[in-house]
Amino acid sequence: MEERGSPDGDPARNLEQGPEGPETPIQVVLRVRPMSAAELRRGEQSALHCSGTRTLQVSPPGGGPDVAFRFGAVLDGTRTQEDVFRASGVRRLGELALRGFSCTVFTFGQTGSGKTYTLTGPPPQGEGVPVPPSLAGIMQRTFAWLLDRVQHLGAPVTLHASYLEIYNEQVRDLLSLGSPRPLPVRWNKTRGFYVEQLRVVEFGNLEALMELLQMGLSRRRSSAHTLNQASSRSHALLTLYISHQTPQQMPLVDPGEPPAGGKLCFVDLAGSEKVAATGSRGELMLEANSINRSLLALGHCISLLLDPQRKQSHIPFRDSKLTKLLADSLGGRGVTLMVACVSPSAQCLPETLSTLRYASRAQRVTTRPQGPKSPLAKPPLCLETELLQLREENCRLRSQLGQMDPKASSLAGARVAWAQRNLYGMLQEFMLENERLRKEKRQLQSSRDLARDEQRVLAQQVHELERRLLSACYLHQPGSGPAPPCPCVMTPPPPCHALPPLCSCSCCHLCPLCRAPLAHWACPQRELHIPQMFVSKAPGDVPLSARPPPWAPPCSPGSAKCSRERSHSDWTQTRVLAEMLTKEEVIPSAPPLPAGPLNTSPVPRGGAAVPNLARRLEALRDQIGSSLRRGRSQPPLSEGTRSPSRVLPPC
Ligand SMILES: Nc1ncnc2c1ncn2[C@@H]1O[C@H](COP(=O)(O)OP(=O)(O)OP(=O)(O)O)[C@@H](O)[C@H]1O
Repeated sequence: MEERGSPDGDPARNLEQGPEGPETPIQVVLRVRPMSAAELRRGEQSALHCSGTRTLQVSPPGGGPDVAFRFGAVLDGTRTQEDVFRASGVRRLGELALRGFSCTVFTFGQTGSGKTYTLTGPPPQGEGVPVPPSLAGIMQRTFAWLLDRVQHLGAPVTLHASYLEIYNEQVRDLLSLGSPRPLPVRWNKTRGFYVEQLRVVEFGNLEALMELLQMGLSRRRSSAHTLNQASSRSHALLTLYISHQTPQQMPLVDPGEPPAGGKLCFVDLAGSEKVAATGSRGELMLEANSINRSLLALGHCISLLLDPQRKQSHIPFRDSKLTKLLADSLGGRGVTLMVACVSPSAQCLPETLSTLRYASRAQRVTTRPQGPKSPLAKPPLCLETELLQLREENCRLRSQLGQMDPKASSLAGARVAWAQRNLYGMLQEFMLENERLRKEKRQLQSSRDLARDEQRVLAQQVHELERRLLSACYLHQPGSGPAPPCPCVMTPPPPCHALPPLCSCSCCHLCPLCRAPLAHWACPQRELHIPQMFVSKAPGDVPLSARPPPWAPPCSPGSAKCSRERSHSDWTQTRVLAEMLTKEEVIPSAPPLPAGPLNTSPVPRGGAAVPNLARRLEALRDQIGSSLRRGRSQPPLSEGTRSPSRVLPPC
């Protein structure tokens, strides 16, 4: 059994792809009408058998292998109009049209196969005899569904309709106010092919739309021939335009131009026919030829659309009015559903096979559905959902606002008060902290001053001890005679402040010129009198004489005012100290040093100089004690013993 391919699944499953989604194949549904009374009378056999819901088997009457065709859905003669409406997936197309897509449903098949019946139901049986609702076709059912859907959207939707036929290759307006006259088919970039001056009628309810449909059906050309007593002689296109704008919001358009939005177009093609079979003559034959030509052009376009390379180039949509008006549905941005109709009779098998092949090709044609571009033409379902959400949120916020308003205001007041309190608190904190810092600064300053005083006293002690040490060393040097005369007595007085201060002569304590008290470090010869052991131990290996007194202001870098070049005012600052040095005993007045080894880190409060001086003082005391002891016993000094006498030059 041969099987021709077709896409699987629901015919509308790929339709909802969103704006500019992937390529979507044309969906094809096959309907097999029941045997007509005439066919049954003639005793014709059925050549078609439905196998499942999607496969049709064709059994040639003369024998031979069965041929199977697979479509999105296959509906046999037992299926009702409602079954066809539901199974075709046309409601999905309606949804897409509501969301702004351009959708097309068209029927295709040989004459008398049931195309018009499928779309619009049977013709009225007489003047004023209504068609039973159960026989209503896809169009009426879709209209009813759509109007109901629009009513429940809760958003303004404006509906328009146009209805035209292509008869003998002329476009005629079936809703025109006067007698139908031929209308030109134009093309522009935005609209593609369109019918100029086509009447587009707004309708507000189902009844109005049904009236438009009946009006068009009644004006559509039909004739009787052998195969169909009410054969349509034209292709008919009824288009619904769905806009989510009120008429006031709609931008002005050219007369006849439909409003922007979704589209749902129903195309009832005239049936192909073999003139020989229908026995058409005259006008009927002309009509048949025109119908066949346009269907041939349609089939040619579909065949070319199947070729991906040709699809990119030229498709001869201009070959007929029908292909022009279906161009967008077949190869463009539309969503398309094809309902292929066939007769089950074996007598119609050649045309049936032609239709089946035609439909098989069509379902391999793809389009690229494109959603609305304008934000105004937003899909209604999104709008509906969004509107509902916004309303709910609005209600919720309103109720919350109503409940929370007094609380919110009191909360805001509390926050402001808290913030203010907090600011004041922060200010108070800062003020208190500043006060604390000021107090601490004062304490630190007084501590610093105290440390400086201690430094000063310690330095005095050191120098006094150095002096006493030097004297003791000199006096108790073994074999030393009487003390040498004071240089200041022996030599003429050098310029002011040049006298050595370390001799026992009282004049050494006063400047012989200005009579200002002198300190021993004022003597430029001092290095000659001080044991080098002390000098060399000075911090930084700087000669003691070269170092300024600890309380002296630091010598600024680059300044020429070094310790040897001090001005008179510098020396006068030492008056108090010089006086102190004249006393016999200097009692340390510094507070006790921190416990621990002498080489421990100095405490930060007094600076680094205080412990250094204390260490030096301690060392000096030791030196003085040992020197005095040696002087009393006068033992000979052993080699290598560090003695001031070894390094102290004679005065
Ligand atoms: N499914 C069906 N059930 C019952 N009767 C049907 C069915 N389909 C078609 N018919 C009847 O078959 C006849 C032909 O149908 P219809 O006019 O719809 O064919 P058609 O394809 O439109 O033909 P044409 O192309 O010539 O217009 C009509 O009398 C119609 O009532």
